[in-house]
Amino acid sequence: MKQGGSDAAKRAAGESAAEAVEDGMVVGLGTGSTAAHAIRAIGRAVDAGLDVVGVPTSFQSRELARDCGIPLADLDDASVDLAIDGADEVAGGDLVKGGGAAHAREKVVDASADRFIVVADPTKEADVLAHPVPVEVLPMARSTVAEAVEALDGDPDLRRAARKDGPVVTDNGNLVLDCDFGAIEDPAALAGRLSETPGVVAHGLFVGLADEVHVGTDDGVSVRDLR
Ligand SMILES: O=C(CO)[C@H](O)[C@H](O)COP(=O)(O)O
Repeated sequence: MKQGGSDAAKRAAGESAAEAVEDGMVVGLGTGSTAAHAIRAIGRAVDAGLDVVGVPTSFQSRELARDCGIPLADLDDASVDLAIDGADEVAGGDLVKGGGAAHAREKVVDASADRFIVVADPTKEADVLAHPVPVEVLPMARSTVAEAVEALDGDPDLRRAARKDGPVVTDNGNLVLDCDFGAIEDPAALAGRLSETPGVVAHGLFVGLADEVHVGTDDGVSVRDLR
C-alpha cells in the first residue's frame, strides 16, 4: 500500500483542505492519517469559535472528531456541504480508497457532499490507477464475489487483521477483499462491473467524485480544481 508520504506532507494537505470550511457548514470527516490532520485543524477552529457540524465516515473519524470537540450529526439529520477525505491512489479525478476499510461509509458521505476535497501526499499520485481495489463484501458472499473478481481478471485477497486472528471486519460487520487488477485502464467500467456483483457492499473505486485534490509536500500544497 502507498503509505510512504511524510507526516508533514499529509498535514499540509489536511490543513489546506480545512481552510475551505466555513461557519455554519456541515462537513464530511474522512478516515485515515491525512484526513485526521484536517479533522484536528477543524477541531482547533471549533475551539476558536467556528460553528460547524461533522458527519464522520468511520468509528475512527467519529472518535477523533469527538476528542477534538467537533459536534456530530448523522446523514439523516444533515446534508453535507463539504467532505474532506484521503485516498490510497489518485489518478486525475479518480481514486482508490479503502486502505482503512472505511470506503463504504466514505463513499456515501463523499458522494453526498456539495464539494468533495481529496487530501493526499505525492506518493499517492499515479498516471493510471493500479492499487488493489478494496471490495467490502457480505461475509456469506466472500467466495462468490472472489469468483466474480477472478472472472474480471482480478486477484482477490481476503484482508486479514494485524492484531487479531482472522479477517478484518468492517464497521458494517462485513469482510474486505483486496482485489489486484493491475493497471486499471477503464475505472468507470470496472466500477460498474463490481457494483453489479451480488454480495458487494461497496468497492473502493471513486470515479469522478472528487471536486478538488490537495497534494501536500514538505514545502507546501498544490491544489488541483477538477470542477
Ligand atoms: O480510504 C481510506 C480509509 O478507508 C483512507 O482515506 C486512505 O486509506 C488513505 O489513508 P492515509 O491518509 O492514512 O494514507
